[in-house]
Amino acid sequence: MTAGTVTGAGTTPDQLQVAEVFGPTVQGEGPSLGRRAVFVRLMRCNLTCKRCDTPETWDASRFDLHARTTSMPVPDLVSWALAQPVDLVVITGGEPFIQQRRLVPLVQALSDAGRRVEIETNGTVVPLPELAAHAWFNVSPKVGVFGASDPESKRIKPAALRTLQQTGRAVFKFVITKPDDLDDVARLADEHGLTSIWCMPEGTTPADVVDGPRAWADDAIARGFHVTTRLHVLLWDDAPGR
Ligand SMILES: Nc1nc2[nH]cc(C(=O)O)c2c(=O)[nH]1
Ligand code: SF4
Ligand SMILES: [Mg+2]
Repeated sequence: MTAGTVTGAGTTPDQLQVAEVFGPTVQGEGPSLGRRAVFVRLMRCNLTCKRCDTPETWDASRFDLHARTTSMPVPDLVSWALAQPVDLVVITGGEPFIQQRRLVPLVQALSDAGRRVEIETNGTVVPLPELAAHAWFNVSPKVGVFGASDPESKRIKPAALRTLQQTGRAVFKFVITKPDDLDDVARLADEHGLTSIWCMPEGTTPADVVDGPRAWADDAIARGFHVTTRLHVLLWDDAPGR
């Protein structure tokens, strides 16, 4: 199923603004790397990263967001995900937490059915307790040149980071553009008590994804951080729907 139709109706409380649903594929990033998964990508973001790889979910200056939005009832999303023969459902964006109240029934239904639900988030929004009880969080605060288009006060929200850490269900997955970014990662981990740190290359080509970590992986390991690649980029060059 591809979410690409123009919807005339306004979004009602039980509908989510969806950019695309896809899979089965594999989770390409983080602690579940390589696991079979399906994806729900949501529209909108509260940050404006210039190097974002999914600007079509939020950048109205470059994309017709209305045309790219499908308002999908939560029960339809639940039915679609449960019809897929995979244990893992990844909710990403954009920034999924912008719609977190409407995510609760989706996450709850999938979790009740035995699925593992991972939410990819930029870590700027405090999660609702109902989400924290059922989902796992891959939290990517933006640092260095990657985060440069938004002020730190907008990108780094201590209460959100603290609450996510306290759920015991969050890893913190930082996009590394330059080796120096590890200093920012270490500072944030220290300031906010983040315990499970993952470093991931920036890049939408296999060459970027391989060359980047060659410059910083040893340093990351020495600092006690985990390293993840972007497997879907290595396999499929960041093709849409993978
Ligand atoms: N295969 C695959 N894994 C992913 N993990 C996080 C993704 C994302 O776009 O947030 C992503 C994605 O777009 N594709
Ligand atoms: S937070 Fe993520 S989705 Fe939002 S602009 Fe930055 S990279 Fe893109
Ligand atoms: Mg992606």
